[in-house]
Amino acid sequence: MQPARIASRDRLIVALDLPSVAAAEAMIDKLGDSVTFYKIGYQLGYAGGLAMAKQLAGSGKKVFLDLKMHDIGNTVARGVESVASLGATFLTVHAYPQTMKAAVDARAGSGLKILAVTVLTSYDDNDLHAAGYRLNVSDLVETRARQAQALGVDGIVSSPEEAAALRAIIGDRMNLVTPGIRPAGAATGDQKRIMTPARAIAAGADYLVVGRPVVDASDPKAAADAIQAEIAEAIA
Ligand SMILES: O=C(O)c1cc(=O)[nH]c(=O)n1[C@@H]1O[C@H](COP(=O)(O)O)[C@@H](O)[C@H]1O
Repeated sequence: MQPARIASRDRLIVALDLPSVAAAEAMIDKLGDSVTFYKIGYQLGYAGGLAMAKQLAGSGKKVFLDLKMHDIGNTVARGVESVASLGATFLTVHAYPQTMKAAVDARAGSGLKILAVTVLTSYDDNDLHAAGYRLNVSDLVETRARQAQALGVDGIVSSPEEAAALRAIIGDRMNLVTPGIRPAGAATGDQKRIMTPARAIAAGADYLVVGRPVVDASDPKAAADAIQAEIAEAIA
């Protein structure tokens, strides 16, 4: 069972992986009160989504800026300072020690929380080895989670497959955010490490990030409502 500190409705983060601000606004209208938390990533962010993030946060929705920063420390720090004025709740960086340290130092004093992306949910062991790593996914995820914790990062992004092991490492004070969510029967797409919403919550996830199963659904509001119901039942 999850700690009661996060409202059930706020645990679903819908990824606005859409081509324009107009398409994103239409989706937000359609979803209405069913969704309180939105993620803006590359596709929308590079198409006007950063200005929209500020507006969305101003309208009372929570915003997750998924910019997955990774650069030299000075560049990351200056980027984080710029993002800190947008009113977002979360910002992602890749879980490299220099990058995490720069981001954590630069967000100090703002309300922005830094999430470290451990190993992308589209990767399995073979993909990691092909990228030059000797570690398996679970070992690299755990190593990076320990480094993130030691550096004062606010939360971890990982697959729900690692959630239970991560919870044992990071305790209750760091946020555990899991993409790679697929309701039963949903198309997997390019995701390799997946779980259903109910299983992810049971494994210890705080927040579930869901894109295509909602935004590509014929009825996005019904899809979001079904996931919200699954989350509510899993935490009850
Ligand atoms: O940082 C992320 O949000 C992220 C990390 C990760 O390891 N895997 C992952 O899928 N994501 C994001 O989560 C969303 C998942 O989208 P769907 O696969 O369509 O549900 C996308 O916007 C991804 O960019």
